[in-house]
Amino acid sequence: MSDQKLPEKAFPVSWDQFHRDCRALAWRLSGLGPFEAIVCITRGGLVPSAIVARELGVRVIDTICIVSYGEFKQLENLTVLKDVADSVVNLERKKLLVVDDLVDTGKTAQLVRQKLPDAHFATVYAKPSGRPQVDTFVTEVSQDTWIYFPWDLGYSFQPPIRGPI
Ligand SMILES: O=P(O)(O)OC[C@H]1O[C@H](OP(=O)(O)OP(=O)(O)O)[C@H](O)[C@@H]1O
Ligand SMILES: Nc1nc2[nH]cnc2c(=O)[nH]1
Ligand SMILES: [Mg+2]
Repeated sequence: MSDQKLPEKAFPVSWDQFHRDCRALAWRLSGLGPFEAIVCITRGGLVPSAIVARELGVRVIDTICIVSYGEFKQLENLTVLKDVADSVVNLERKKLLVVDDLVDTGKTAQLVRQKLPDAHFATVYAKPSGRPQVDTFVTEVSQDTWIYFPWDLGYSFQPPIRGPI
């Protein structure tokens, strides 16, 4: 998404669908490992990392804590609140897996790639601008779409498509 435009379309994802999509990601990654450790990009990467780690039997999980968005808009500068541990950076040659929920512009992924150039980068969803930054993903979503994750959603009344009841 660009800084100026608000997303036009919505792609809401349920817990069931997200679990299925994360499992699909794990299936795709299962032939590419074994991976020694996962680096999870918080916070969006936390749930997919947990599911992928369970499926692939990875026990070493570190985080890189990055803030890049506020209220649907990318912030001027990405802020790294916590970096990858040196012990994990030193595993780099032994196949590191970086996991996030999505790539949008690709700026977050680019920053992590600079730190871990040899790691395999995986996301559940990818928008076209960020896609070149990702090695493995499950579903492509158009650039003008905002993805709503299950932890962002709740049940509410939906008016009928053709107008008021
Ligand atoms: O490809 P980009 O345009 O850089 O955007 C992708 C990043 O944006 C979101 O994180 P966000 O900073 O919103 O924080 P969160 O993970 O804590 O929700 C998402 O989880 C990715 O990490
Ligand atoms: N939840 C959510 N966060 C994002 N960060 C960048 N793009 C998106 C998106 O489409 N959905
Ligand atoms: Mg994130």
